[in-house]
Amino acid sequence: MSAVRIDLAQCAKTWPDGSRALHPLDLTVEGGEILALLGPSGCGKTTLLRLIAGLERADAGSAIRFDGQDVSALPAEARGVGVVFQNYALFPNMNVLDNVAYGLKVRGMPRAGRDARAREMLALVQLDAHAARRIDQLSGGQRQRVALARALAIRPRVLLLDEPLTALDAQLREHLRVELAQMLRQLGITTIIVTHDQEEAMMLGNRIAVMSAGRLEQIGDAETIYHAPRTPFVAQFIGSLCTLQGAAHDGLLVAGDATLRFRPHQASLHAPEPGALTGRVRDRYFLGESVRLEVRLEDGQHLSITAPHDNTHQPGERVSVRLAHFHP
Ligand SMILES: Nc1ncnc2c1ncn2[C@@H]1O[C@H](COP(=O)(O)OP(=O)(O)OP(=O)(O)O)[C@@H](O)[C@H]1O
Repeated sequence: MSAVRIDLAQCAKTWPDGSRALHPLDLTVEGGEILALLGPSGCGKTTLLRLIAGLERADAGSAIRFDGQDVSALPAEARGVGVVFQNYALFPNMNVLDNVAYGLKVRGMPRAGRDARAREMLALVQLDAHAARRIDQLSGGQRQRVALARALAIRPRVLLLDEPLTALDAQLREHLRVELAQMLRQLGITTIIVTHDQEEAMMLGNRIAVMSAGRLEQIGDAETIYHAPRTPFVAQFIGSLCTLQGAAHDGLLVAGDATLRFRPHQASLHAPEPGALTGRVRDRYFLGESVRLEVRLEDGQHLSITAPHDNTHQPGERVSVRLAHFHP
């Protein structure tokens, strides 16, 4: 069975109190694609996922299609969607195997078949040795993998993951992120993964959809979104953005009244050059792989840049600034 393509057309959600979680949006997720939905808290990511899952009803006039078929009227169970939420939602009174087999039981699969399938899924997430354990005997990362195995057991046409790694501590999250990225690519199931973590979105998604206040701001691969943000919101949300009043002459920062926007690593410090807007290094923070330098310019503006780890500028030094590849 080939992977399902998802089309949303004028998909919107208004709450009973009249507030809008989603303004009408169009979005296509290609068959087998992994799309990361990224945006700040409250921007409507979870709502969009719940509409696709069938856990929430979209406004009249919205269309949600799987391979061209409108599924808007189908209940969640009939959509063939595997869902993993942030808080796992596992059944604490069942063991690991029964948790994973649950969806198959509900669908009427006989015991032998569903246990075999559940074991296969547990092997995939490397938890086959824990099949008989209770959920409360598992670590957070293991529970997360059980939740994923359970979602995959039903052979979903579409996989929806809502902040699947958020509840985990930083180190485990990083580790599982790499594992999850590899697993999702292997599976080839059309997947939408909600996250507010840009690095997670960049690692997991083939494309990233950036949302803000119920609207889709931009959709594209990580490099396009980083290098060619279409709106100031996207530029600020993905990576860091510096803003200065000035002008750039052959890359040299001089006095002026244009607004210059650039990434912290696109600026570099040099010995003062004739005509340049100069400043002084105020602080230097060694961060291991990079050095962060805080600069106060002679006109009172402040600049924070990132330099390679072997940078040697020191506080008190007078400098001029060069900008490379910045967005004018
Ligand atoms: N059942 C509901 N009734 C009314 N408003 C709701 C309901 N559920 C969510 N909202 C509101 O809809 C907006 C979008 O919420 P949503 O959960 O989709 O955001 P999110 O981007 O997933 O945020 P987070 O990252 O914090 O989970 C928010 O303003 C939220 O308060």
